[in-house]
Amino acid sequence: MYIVTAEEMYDMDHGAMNKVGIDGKLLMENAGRSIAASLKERVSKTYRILVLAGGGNNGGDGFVIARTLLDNDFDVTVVQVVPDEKIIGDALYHKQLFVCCGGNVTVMQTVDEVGPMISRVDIVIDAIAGIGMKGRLREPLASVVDVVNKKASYVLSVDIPSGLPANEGISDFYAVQANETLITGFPKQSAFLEHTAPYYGNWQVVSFGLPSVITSDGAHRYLWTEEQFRKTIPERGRYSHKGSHGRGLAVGGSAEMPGSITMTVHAALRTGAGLVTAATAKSAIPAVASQCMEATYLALGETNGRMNNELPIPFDNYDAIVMGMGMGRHHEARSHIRKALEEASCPLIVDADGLYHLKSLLASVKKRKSPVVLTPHPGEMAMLLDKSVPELLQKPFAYAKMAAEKYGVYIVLKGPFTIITTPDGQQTVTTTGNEGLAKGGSGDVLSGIILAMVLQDQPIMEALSNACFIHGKAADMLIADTHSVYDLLASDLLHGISKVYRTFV
Ligand SMILES: NC(=O)C1=CN([C@@H]2O[C@H](COP(=O)(O)OP(=O)(O)OC[C@H]3O[C@@H](n4cnc5c(N)ncnc54)[C@H](O)[C@@H]3O)[C@@H](O)[C@H]2O)[C@@H](O)CC1
Ligand SMILES: Nc1ncnc2c1ncn2[C@@H]1O[C@H](COP(=O)(O)OP(=O)(O)O)[C@@H](O)[C@H]1O
Ligand SMILES: [K+]
Repeated sequence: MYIVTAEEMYDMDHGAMNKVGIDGKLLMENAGRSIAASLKERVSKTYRILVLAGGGNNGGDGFVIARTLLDNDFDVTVVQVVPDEKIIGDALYHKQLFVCCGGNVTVMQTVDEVGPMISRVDIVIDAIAGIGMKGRLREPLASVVDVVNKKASYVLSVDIPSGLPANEGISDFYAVQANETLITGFPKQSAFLEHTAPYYGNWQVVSFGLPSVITSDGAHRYLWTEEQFRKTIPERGRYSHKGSHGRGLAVGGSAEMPGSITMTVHAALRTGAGLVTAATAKSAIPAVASQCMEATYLALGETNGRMNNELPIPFDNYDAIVMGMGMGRHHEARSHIRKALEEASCPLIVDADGLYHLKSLLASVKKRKSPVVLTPHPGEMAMLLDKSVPELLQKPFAYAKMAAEKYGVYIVLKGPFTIITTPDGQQTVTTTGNEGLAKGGSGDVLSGIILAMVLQDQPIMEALSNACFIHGKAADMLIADTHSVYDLLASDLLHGISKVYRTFV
């Protein structure tokens, strides 16, 4: 499923109308009917429903919803929040159908009269504005939204909460806070941004009958769903052996921080890697080995418990490498990253402290022939790009795409919505995971899962998307079952991985 900007959604709408020849009135009918059908299934006819209809096609959807509900004996009225001359085209057509079917439309004269109407009903359907919004909502609509936010007991937004931008990069808005949003067509970018996503409430996508021959030229962004995970997860052959599932190397950890690499290695093994070696400061090995018996070890020279560069790492012995977790920010550690970039001919995943070192090595990254995967959280991504975190989070899709294309790398930009970008700018988003993951060590587990997935036989983009799906889903299943968002530990995720496999594969 695509994730779109407003412009990309309009392009597809126009394609359906101009290339296929579907009338806009029909698309509006489909959109409204899909939403009404969803309501009919779960809303009691004793509920009072008020549709707030604005002047664009979003308002038009509102008239279709009202007519369909009225026809099904629901108690529904419409308040038109713009003057009559603003209702034009397809929306006017559907308004007339509603009126001819016995529907009642009140044209709002002053904002004051809307408050008592909202207080009287059980559900407000917000069809005030859709993706055609330009700039901050003007008066009197901003005040109508204010009344909705203060008085409505339950708000269902049509396509997008009114006033909210569809695209990333916009921070000046005033919007409806919806309880739920039924998105028509495809989810918009703002459903995946930390500063706009909460306005949607729970959301679902409903169809407005866009034919599948209509594809997007611009939206190279996709939601990575359970269905995709099930379809793409590599099968484990009955006659496979440990070598079939890859030989992985994890470089990191220190005597002071043995936990990070332990979790990475353990997670890689639990996810399905054939063989995993941990390369770490010599004195850290007993601590790591006591927690993970299945791994093998490569003792690195050390100074005060932190790896130095006395002993080289045989990077060419592995099928994929992950580096950085707990390795430290001292210059000897940096030289391992530099060497790996030069010598490793397999996929190289760089995380945590490794990203810090990588910043000064970005020129060599571009020269590498084998894939490089960076797994920054927003703080690390902002550091790599010399931006502030708020700046980055305003436009994470654009910044990730720009950096992935510029340096020729895969980027896993982690967060509640993890955005995965390929060197040619394709993006997927995973939405699994919860705030139980907001704890030290969650990223180390993800690195291990990524290592294991990259070792399996599948395109890197799928490997990364599946890894992020598993990581978040493991947390979700633990929270649903045995844990809470407070007590979940990164090491608990290792059991969560088993739950994910047993449920979905
Ligand atoms: N092809 C179609 O006809 C379809 C349309 N759909 C619906 O149509 C919507 C898009 O329709 P439109 O392009 O008409 O956009 P809107 O429904 O968002 O309408 C824009 C209206 O808001 C006004 N406006 C813009 N910026 C404003 C501001 N800052 N303050 C106050 N008023 C402002 C404009 O003058 C215009 O009247 C989608 O969100 C969706 O709900 C979908 O149902 C799918 C099919
Ligand atoms: N609130 C949240 N909701 C969903 N996922 C989260 C949340 N907070 C963190 N995560 C996930 O947890 C991981 C944290 O990674 P990172 O910040 O590198 O942790 P650390 O370096 O402490 O191990 C990422 O995969 C991120 O997507
Ligand atoms: K809306």
